Amino acid sequence: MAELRRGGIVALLDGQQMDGQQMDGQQPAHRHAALVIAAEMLEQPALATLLAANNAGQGGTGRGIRLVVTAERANALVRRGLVPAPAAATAADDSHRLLALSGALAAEAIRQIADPTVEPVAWLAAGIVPVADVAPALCQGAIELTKLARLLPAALIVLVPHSALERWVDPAFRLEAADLPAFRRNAAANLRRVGSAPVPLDGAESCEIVAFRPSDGGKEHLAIVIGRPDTSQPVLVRLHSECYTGDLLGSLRCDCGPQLRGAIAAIEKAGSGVLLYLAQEGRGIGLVNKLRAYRLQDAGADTLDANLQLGYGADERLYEPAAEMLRQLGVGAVRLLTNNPEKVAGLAQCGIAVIERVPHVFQANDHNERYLSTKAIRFGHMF
Ligand SMILES: Nc1nc2c(ncn2[C@@H]2O[C@H](COP(=O)(O)OP(=O)(O)OP(=O)(O)O)[C@@H](O)[C@H]2O)c(=O)[nH]1
Ligand SMILES: [Zn+2]
Repeated sequence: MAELRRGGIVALLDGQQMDGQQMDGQQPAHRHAALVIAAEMLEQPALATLLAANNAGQGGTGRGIRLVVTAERANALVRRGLVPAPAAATAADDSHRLLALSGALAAEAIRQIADPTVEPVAWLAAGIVPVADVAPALCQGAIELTKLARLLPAALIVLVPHSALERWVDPAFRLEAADLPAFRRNAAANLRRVGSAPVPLDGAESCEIVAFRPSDGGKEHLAIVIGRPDTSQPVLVRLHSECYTGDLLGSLRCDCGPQLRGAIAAIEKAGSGVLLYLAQEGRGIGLVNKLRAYRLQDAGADTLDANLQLGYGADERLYEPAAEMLRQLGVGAVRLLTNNPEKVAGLAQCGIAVIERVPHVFQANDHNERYLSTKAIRFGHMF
């Protein structure tokens, strides 16, 4: 992930397929792997490297550079006339679309194609053609990688023979596409308790903060344990997804600040409980994408559609980290402070008994009224 976030190349291998065909009877040396760069991080030198890797004279396939984007993003580009509509046959998989890029496009132009918050310049239209000549597993894998890195879901792909891989990619940055779903699940489930300390809070002086680190090296989740919860009984618990803008800065665009402080006050009043402060900023899309989503909301989309326009799901949060933290704290049954039915279902699915839902509603303001009504109407929040 760090390599993608710094604009480097990673290689995706597809054990099942070769050039979109079964590899039966083919020599492994003839199989192709995808060199992948996150479109958002593309700079001119990395683009030059991809062009060189593609060059048949240097052992490449000579097929050209591909950009894989989500279907949502591709449709928006088609609507704007920047990309011709794909023939039905090119949509090999409904979740993504593959575009062939002219070698003349500059890195900046390619970054613009990936980003729904910038107005692409007209000349982008030249040299982008829908195609379907990379195995769907590699395309989906490339999109999944960019999402795991919390970048815009768009990636450049160049196919190279396996025999040429070592020339372009460090062995540490090679992955099997088929391993990605398990990677995401395992990173969520494998948490190590890495540090803890008493931290008296204003309004909850008996408090200990316990940090849990995911196995993919991602950002730590925190358990804020108030009082001494009796784990033989259902514990009052709040799952709070990190919100830098609301929690720290007091942003009025959401209800996170009052919900955070309100949860600490409610748990203190009840005598004990746990607040999980989850590193799932922006419903799991990350802070930068949340800022982009705000911009799309200012242009008319609601909070759900803005995520879709970015190419993310409406809510990308997994509940396995929360369930695992509770298990490691000895908590098996909870009274959950939330208005979100997904949180109740998600936690229960991960093996924690949700004995009761405790409403967690705060006063709306002029800036978050629309956000809250979208939560009620489209996400089913119970206010
Ligand atoms: N993508 C996106 N995320 C947002 C937006 N506004 C707030 N968020 C994030 O949404 C999350 C809100 O999390 P919570 O308050 O824990 O959850 P909830 O789904 O509102 O459910 P409750 O338990 O009822 O509060 C935080 O991570 C915020 O950063 C937005 O417009 N777009
Ligand atoms: Zn917020």
